[in-house]
Amino acid sequence: MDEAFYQDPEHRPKPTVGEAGEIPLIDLSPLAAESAEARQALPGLLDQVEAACMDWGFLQVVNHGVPLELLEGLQLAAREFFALPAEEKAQVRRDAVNPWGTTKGSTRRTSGTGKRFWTSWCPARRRDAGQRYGRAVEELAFKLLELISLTLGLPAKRLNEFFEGGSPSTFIRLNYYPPCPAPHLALGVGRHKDAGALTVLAQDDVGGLDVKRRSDGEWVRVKPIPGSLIINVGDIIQVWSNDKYESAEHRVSVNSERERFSIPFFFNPDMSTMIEALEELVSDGAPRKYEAYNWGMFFKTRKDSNFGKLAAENIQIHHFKKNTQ
Ligand SMILES: O=C(O)CCC(=O)C(=O)O
Ligand SMILES: [Fe+2]
Repeated sequence: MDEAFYQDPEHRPKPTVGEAGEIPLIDLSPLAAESAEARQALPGLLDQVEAACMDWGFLQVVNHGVPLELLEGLQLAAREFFALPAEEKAQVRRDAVNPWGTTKGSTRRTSGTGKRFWTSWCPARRRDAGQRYGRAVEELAFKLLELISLTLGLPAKRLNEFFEGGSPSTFIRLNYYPPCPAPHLALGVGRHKDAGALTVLAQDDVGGLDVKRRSDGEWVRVKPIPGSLIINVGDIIQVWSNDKYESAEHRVSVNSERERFSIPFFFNPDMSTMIEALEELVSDGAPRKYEAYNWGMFFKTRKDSNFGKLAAENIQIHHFKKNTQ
């Protein structure tokens, strides 16, 4: 195995703390139900969402309303794509401007150190199974956005306006992690935070996603739960909420036995959006913690370097942090 995949010792995956179902598991059925009884479950649901966003920045949801057959259709398409011979995958190139464009199987690199990650990925195309799945997940993402808005003490649809406009930037990616001959030395994806608003992730039954626990900095493996989806808060919600909800650091470990597939849906605002703390949440006593920044500029800068990583040269929200102390 190419030594470029060997991570520096401090980044190598140490055994994670058990697979305990520690990431909060939230049942979203009260959102779908019409009955008064189910509606009464809503305040409890808001409390759960608020606690999960504060304690973890991660949650898992069940009864989320996304038809599983749509997810399975896209999972099948991903399997078929990554099973193609390398030459065929290389022929379909990603369009640098349009993340929904065509596809390309590529290997991620850490641009800072030249270390490589043990994965291939491609964006889902608009016209394939990705589109139907994408529409269903987008509906879920808006419901989650409304819940989050309510937990911030704001009207349910307060954040929706940021997702309207002529330059959408939401996209789906297909990730593939082949079995790795030296999983103790490599990583599928290095530690990072997602830059957008929310990520809705479908993982298969193999497992490998590790979340950094806030209380002690330990990496906790997210247990695969059939039919569930994983939600994580991205940097934009951190800024909108003025640090009430922090985006969580995560990474992907690999294994020597089984290939793994995952499908993140990155729910992002319109490119034209200026990102800053919501005015209802700031006051003289609680000033904005970040300078406003343009999402389209941030997104393009991140994509032109190498997405995802906490590498020094990559654009990060802390570059916009104000000196308030
Ligand atoms: O494969 C996973 O479980 C997560 C991948 C991820 O964090 C990402 O693509 O941003
Ligand atoms: Fe991520």
